[in-house]
Amino acid sequence: MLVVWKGHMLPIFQQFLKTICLPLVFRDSCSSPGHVSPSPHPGSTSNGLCMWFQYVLFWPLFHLQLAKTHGNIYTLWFGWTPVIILNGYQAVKDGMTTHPEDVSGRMVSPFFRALAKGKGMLTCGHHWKQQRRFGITTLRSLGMGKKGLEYRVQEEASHLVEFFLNLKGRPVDPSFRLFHSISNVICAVVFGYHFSDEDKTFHELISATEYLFKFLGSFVHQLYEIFPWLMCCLPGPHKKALSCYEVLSSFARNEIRRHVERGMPDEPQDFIDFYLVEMEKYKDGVKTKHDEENLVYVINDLFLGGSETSSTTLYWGLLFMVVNPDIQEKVQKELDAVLGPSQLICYKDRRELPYTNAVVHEIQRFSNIVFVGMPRVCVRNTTLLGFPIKKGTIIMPNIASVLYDPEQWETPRQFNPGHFLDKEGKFVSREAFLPFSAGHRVCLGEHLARTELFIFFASLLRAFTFRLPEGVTKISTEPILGGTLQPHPYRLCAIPR
Ligand code: HEM
Repeated sequence: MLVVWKGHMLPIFQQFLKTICLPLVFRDSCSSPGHVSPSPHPGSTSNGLCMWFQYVLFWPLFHLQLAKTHGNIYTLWFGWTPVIILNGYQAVKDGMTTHPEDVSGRMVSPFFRALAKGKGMLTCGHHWKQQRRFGITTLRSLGMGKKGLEYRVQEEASHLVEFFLNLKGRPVDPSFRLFHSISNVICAVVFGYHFSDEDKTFHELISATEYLFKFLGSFVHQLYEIFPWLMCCLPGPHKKALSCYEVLSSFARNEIRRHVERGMPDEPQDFIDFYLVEMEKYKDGVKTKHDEENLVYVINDLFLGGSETSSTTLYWGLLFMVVNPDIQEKVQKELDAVLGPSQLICYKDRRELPYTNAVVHEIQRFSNIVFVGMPRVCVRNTTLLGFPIKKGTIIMPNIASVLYDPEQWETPRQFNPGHFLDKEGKFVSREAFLPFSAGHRVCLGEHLARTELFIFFASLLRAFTFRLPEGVTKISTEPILGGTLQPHPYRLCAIPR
């Protein structure tokens, strides 16, 4: 019999924060976010305390309780820094979309400043708008044509199927391999090629990315945000995290060099080509906003933003299939009825596969990998849900509270694909499905991520039945806190169908 182990509810350090630190944090919490006076200086958003106490915010249940007392928008004071928490679907949606531009700033914490000098798209940068707009249009352009994004995704999905086939049902922890395949999609898009399984450089890039994400969930990272002047003089994992980022940056620099040396083809082939063309356009007369240094950080944003997120979601997805064999079987029946055994799976096929599509959505909802979302900063004085808010105030849209909002989901704390199906079994989109957030800085890779999740998931389930290795009867579905919410490492067997 399969027992779903619900052990350690929270990592130990979260407990520590809860019991020891909370009384220090909640100097004042009030039902009116208008209490954010005295207003912080705009520059105070880089206050390391905010980053540290994000850990407290990372406890979504806690916020649901606070929301019961204080409403769906309230202020938490972290030392001298007010942070406005938006809780539940309505507050997050209204907060992010009513005056989207006003809440479009990002926080550049000391660690992120040390990593990327506040450049690129993910952090902030002086020209984030141009970089972001460029990123979106370029991904769209790359999406078109015969060898567009979908083709890249299909290619990587079929390599992944081959990998599992070669294992012949032997147990494996699929985490690394999922990461490998998803990162290869980004490599193909950005660099114009993908890496072979054995490529040492690729392994280095993946290890560096994994280390960085792990570090972002660590206590030492929080210490760095509070005492950057001290930490930058001390040895420790933060030094390794910074050097991991440098591994990514120097690879990006080499790739840019390679592109420049090979010269521009008639048609730009990949993201770097598009960027280099853009740099030329802006050269004469007008101050250039696209330069090689910024390109390095943009590449890193795409690599970091686009690898760990989708692969972690798929890692959760396979785990949910292992613990819900009935749901897995239903998906397979639908895939068998609609698709041929070797038919190339396209994103548009989701329209004929409502149950599979619903399961993919439910995987994203239930795994809730980004949990509280990425902090935003008000770029001017504004109003948020009717409350006056000062420029520089930090806003946290609590994504977990949307994806688990009891007013929006029938069984928020249960894995239930029915959330996305009507009575006739047709797929229904739900407004409260906001894993990519909303508003001006909504995830830039949303379309790519959705395409990846659908094609990878459908390709894997058409080819295999996933189950636990012989003799394993317990598996945890509790998350581990890192840069994203991760499952505990697990092994499974992919049995060819
Ligand atoms: C399951 C997959 C993914 C999830 C759940 C996810 C989620 C998110 C969320 C919640 C944000 C913050 C948005 C906000 O503040 O409103 C974000 C930002 C971002 N994501 Fe994703 N993401 C995913 C995949 C991707 C992929 C594949 C890429 C790369 C192509 C990507 C690139 C980015 C970038 C560059 C940003 C920063 C945008 C900005 O600051 O303007 N993400 N993502």
